[in-house]
Amino acid sequence: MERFPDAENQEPLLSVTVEPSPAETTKFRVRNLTKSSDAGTPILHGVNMDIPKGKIVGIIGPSGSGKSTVLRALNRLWEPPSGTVFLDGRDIRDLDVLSLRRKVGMLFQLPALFEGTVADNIRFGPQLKGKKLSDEEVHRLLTLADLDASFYDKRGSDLSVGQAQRVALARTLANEPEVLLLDEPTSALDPISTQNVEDVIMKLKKKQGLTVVMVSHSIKQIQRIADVVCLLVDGDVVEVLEPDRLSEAKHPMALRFLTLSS
Ligand SMILES: Nc1ncnc2c1ncn2[C@@H]1O[C@H](COP(=O)(O)OP(=O)(O)OP(=O)(O)O)[C@@H](O)[C@H]1O
Repeated sequence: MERFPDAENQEPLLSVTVEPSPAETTKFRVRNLTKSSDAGTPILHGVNMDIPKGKIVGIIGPSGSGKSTVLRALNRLWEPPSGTVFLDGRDIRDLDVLSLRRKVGMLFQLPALFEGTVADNIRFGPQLKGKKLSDEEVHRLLTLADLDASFYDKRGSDLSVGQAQRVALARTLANEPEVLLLDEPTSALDPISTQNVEDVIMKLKKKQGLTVVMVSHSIKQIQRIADVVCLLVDGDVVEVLEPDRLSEAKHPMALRFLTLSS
């Protein structure tokens, strides 16, 4: 009988290092994203950014530097030029805009709840797809957003801003997003509500592998929760740093902003 060599003990003929493709580790890729106002004033000057899957990316920078504009491009609240924003390797301009917005949920500074109860709000998104969430599913989402069962029947108009923000979060999570875009989601909240929202965001990242992009004016907040920080100055990403190494920023305006903000 012919004997074959034991494959496990063979030296490899050719050693190949397999690098993961960018699509496997990068959720969003932004390349040369530009925008000008209707009057022709440049707002974004060719922004480049990689948003790693399952991480929290903080975007900070001076007022008017373009933070919200970048964030809003990621779910096409304005239309970025083709070939500039990619989700899982696909140009977002080639995706159906409604399914993009289900995958990429967004929370704003002030929550805007619809008429009706908290449960009605949470059921809204899935209902648009013809799916009726069960009571158990609504309660699971309430728990996820750190709201107890008593909120189920409450009316949106009876809630504090902090509670309403967590309902808005639960409503967004009902769409089972893969990415959460947060535009200063705690700037209208007191420190306790802020901590509650931060805790929920970190829990979602840890337990569900959610990718989060968060614009914040609070450097301390970004240092508490972000894995990586992008510093935007005058429509450009001028630094990408780990949150505990912000003092290593070299760009003069970024450094000035960080010094004055801390
Ligand atoms: N649709 C628009 N038309 C004209 N100008 C715009 C438009 N959207 C944004 N801008 C301008 O672009 C610049 C960047 O705005 P943006 O809101 O993205 O900045 P920001 O960094 O988020 O600011 P802030 O920290 O104050 O919220 C600002 O000068 C703003 O006035």
